[in-house]
Amino acid sequence: MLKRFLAYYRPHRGLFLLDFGCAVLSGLLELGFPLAVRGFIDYLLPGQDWSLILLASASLLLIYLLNTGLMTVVTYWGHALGINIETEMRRKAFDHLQKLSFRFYDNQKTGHLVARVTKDLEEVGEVAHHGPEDLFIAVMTFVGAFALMFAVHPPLALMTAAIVPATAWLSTHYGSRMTATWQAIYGRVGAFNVRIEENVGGMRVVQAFANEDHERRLFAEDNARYRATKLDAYRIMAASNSISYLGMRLTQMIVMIAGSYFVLQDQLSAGGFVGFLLLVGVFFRPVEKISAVLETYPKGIAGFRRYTELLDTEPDIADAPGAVEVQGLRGDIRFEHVSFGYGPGQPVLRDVSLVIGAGETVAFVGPSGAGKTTICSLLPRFYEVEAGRITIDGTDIRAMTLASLRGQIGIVQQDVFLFAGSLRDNIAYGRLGASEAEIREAARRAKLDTVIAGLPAGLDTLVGERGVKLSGGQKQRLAIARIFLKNPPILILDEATSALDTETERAIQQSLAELSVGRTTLIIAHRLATIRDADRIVVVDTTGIAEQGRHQDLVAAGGTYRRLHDAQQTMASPS
Ligand SMILES: Nc1ncnc2c1ncn2[C@@H]1O[C@H](COP(=O)(O)OP(=O)(O)OP(=O)(O)O)[C@@H](O)[C@H]1O
Repeated sequence: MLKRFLAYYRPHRGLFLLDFGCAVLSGLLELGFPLAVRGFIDYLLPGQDWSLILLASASLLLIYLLNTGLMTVVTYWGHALGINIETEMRRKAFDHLQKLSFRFYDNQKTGHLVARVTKDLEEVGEVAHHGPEDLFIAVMTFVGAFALMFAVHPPLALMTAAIVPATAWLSTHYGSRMTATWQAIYGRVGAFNVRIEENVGGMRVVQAFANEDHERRLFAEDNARYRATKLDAYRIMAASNSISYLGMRLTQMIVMIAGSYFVLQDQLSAGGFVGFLLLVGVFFRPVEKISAVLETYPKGIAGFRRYTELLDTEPDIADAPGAVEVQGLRGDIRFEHVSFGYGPGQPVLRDVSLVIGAGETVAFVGPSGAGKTTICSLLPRFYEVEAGRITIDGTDIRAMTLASLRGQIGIVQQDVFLFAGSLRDNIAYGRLGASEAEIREAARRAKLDTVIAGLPAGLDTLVGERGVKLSGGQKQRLAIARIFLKNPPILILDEATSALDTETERAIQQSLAELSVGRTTLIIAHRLATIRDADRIVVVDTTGIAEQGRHQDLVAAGGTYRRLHDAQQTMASPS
């Protein structure tokens, strides 16, 4: 862990050395101050030479000014070092999130992940700045102050150092408890984020069910748990602060009494005594720091641990060595003895084989949960087949780079996800860098142009979070425009129109039909009326592919499709 953490300093060596050097110099100047006071009292005062006294004061002022400069550098550049490391870690974490597969996200809560990339790393950044510097300076001050105290008066120095074992105990005893507590606090913050995100994201559902009180209760429980864990942390902090304060003051009292005795015995000068007392203050500074360290370090360690956990999660779907970039595929798709399940012992597809010719439109129908969506999710490698293989134009999709494979497939889903930008941004997501003319042409082909013309801000209209300001039909059109712009040879249309009213559905079906011209199209459909004209209908049930053929042939065959067909006919005309 430590080695991994230190590796982040490597690119910022210069900044680290500047910060560290200034901090060390500043620490040394602080150490020198008590000695200057001793000299002042013991040598300058008895001489009663004002010119020397003023000269010494001016030198001291210079030293203070120098120290002020050093402290400014440490505060600014030290924190700059911390934020540089934090930024780099955040970039890495975000990059890694882009590589993790659907399977990873299936088992994650967004709020927890957000906390890992935000709050956790903020704490790590703090430690990155204060960590090595504080630790080194603490040790340097501790040892340096002791050496100087020993030089001034050895017995008194040993008496003061008696506090060291107690300090060591304090830091190990409370340190580990604090790390565990901060880890727990992070968990609580993650739970918070999840709760707030789900609540705000699902506010329409919350209010529609008038479940605000239920939500309040759940939140209050999380809030109470967070409070209790934070109180645990404060209890530990209070105990360690008070014990270290008491220990320090008791030692100071002993030094006062013993020091006075040695002065009266003429074993210690007045200047030596004052200087010694000041050195005791310096000696205790690292001890005082323990409480700050106890707060900062465990937070940072816990945050770094969670960060490394994330980075150590291997992406289960990645480019194979030697994977090739594909372009301009024809779209000849073959599933060869494909088996797949989401979890061990829960097979969804068993030995499925299917050939889809380039340019063919194939509709998947079947009971809910049979695996229609799953079949289509395997094609862009959102999930990996467990056995068998899928080829496009004769090449195994695992031999293609993920980005180029996915670049060849366009997906229109029922639940269109839009980003909280403008219509233009969302259409352009289909092909980043597309020109204005290309975006407008895509909008026209998706019949979104009349909608845009009616909006005061036109293409610059903001769609709201997840596109809340658009109607279902408008969102579908936008999703279609995006795919027109992307222009892939393969299409997956997942229940694209089932949530729309009949008229809008018909209009969108038309756009989809236009979109699928010349492309291999896989349609996941529930409403059989919309896929009657498909080149082929594949009926999926729990046993795999039950039957396939054209609409009339399947109706005539009297199998599963016929049953589904008849059931929907009955629903459509209940009389
Ligand atoms: N991400 C997932 N993790 C675990 N199990 C899943 C996941 N997605 C789907 N399943 C399960 O896999 C099975 C097939 O689901 P799939 O979505 O492919 O069915 P479907 O035929 O498309 O159903 P529907 O018509 O209801 O959309 C179901 O039992 C479902 O519960």
